[in-house]
Amino acid sequence: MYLTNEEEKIYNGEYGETLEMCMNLIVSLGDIYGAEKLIDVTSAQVSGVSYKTIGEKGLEFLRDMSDSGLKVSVPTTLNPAGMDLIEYEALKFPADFAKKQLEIIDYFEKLGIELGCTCTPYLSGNVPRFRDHISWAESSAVCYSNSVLGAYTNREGGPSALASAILGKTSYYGYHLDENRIPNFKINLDLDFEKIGLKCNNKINNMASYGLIGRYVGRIVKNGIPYFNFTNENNNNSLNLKSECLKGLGAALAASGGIALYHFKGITPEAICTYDNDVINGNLKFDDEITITNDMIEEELSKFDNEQKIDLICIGCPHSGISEIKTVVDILLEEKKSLKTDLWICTSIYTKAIADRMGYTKIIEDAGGKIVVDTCMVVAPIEKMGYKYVATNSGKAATYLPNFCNSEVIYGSIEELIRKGLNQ
Ligand SMILES: C[C@@](O)(CCOP(=O)(O)O)CC(=O)O
Ligand code: SF4
Repeated sequence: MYLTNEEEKIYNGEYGETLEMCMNLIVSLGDIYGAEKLIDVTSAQVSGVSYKTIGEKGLEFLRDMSDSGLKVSVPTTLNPAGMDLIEYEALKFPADFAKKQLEIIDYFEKLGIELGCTCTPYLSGNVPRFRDHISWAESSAVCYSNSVLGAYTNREGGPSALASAILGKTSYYGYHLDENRIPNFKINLDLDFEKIGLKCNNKINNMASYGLIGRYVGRIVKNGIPYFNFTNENNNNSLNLKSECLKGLGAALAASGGIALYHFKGITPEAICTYDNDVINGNLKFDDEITITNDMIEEELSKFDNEQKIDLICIGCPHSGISEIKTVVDILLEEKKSLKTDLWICTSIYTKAIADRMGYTKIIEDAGGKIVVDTCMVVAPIEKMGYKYVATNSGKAATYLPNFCNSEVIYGSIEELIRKGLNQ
């Protein structure tokens, strides 16, 4: 791979061992995937923050990194940690876990990373521009930034995103190259959304529908690049999809498959700028094509035991924006009852600040729920906190909860789950 003189010096250890290690990691990945050179990145997003997922080995790695005195050289944000960094005692996180988690956060702070621990940094200031090259690790955020924002990133791991953050560079391969971003799997959504067996209004614009689609399509497409289009004549207004649906779709695709990028006819920027015309004119040939019908989505939904009594309702995978919190609040105001289950709405401190100001936090807390920041139902040790039957509106959480937290999953829309929680 071509390296500039300066990059060569870093690679050869002239600026110390830690920088050398970062450069080695980035160059090795580039060598494996055939990169010609390094490119600058405009931001990084680092995963591997929860003590639950990185353990003692990860903590020691971060201690060594922060002891080097190096700092990140581009704006860098963090994935969720293993607990709410403010209310961890009230939420009854185990004390030994909390101690380790705070230590990890200190190391990230020393590295100069912004401490808003969230998997949706694009809702709170770390917002790449169209065609920015970035180095992001969280798979749902990778899918969102590549697909919805049109930025360019590979699916980094925690260490490679951190190395990129410090160097301000990544290797030029994979999704950084236009030729590797061409869709190869056509997905016709021939769905009559209103007939999907979820209980909510406007199912074509509800994140829970897209979690089911994402789980199903992810398994089939694996690590290809899907191109979605609505084909059912009932899907009028389908181009006004809420960003939370696109967020939920990408997260589920990335969790059940290895997808890092999707295109959506008439919706995502590269589809509109680059591919839609060629698809319409028949100039873009796909390797494969599948039509998604209601039966497939019902099959996906039938995998959950939705009659089960719920211990914990979790909203916010990926982290909630303010509109999802408002959906919860609207139901609580309408029903005027208290919750009979625990409720966590997982989000960032940024979004919670707005929820506080809008009075939403109080309404949720008065009903017995919590807005939980900095963490989520997957990377928090909920299995050690007595939660077994966990309800979610997220296709990604539904995919990960059984393995990460040993949970039994109940699946539904926000509307449906909150009503269940009020009435069970
Ligand atoms: C499951 C996930 O969203 C969170 C756990 O990852 P980590 O603790 O940030 O390594 C990671 C991912 O999907 O990239
Ligand atoms: S599991 Fe979901 S909520 Fe948790 S970090 Fe990943 S995307 Fe975010």
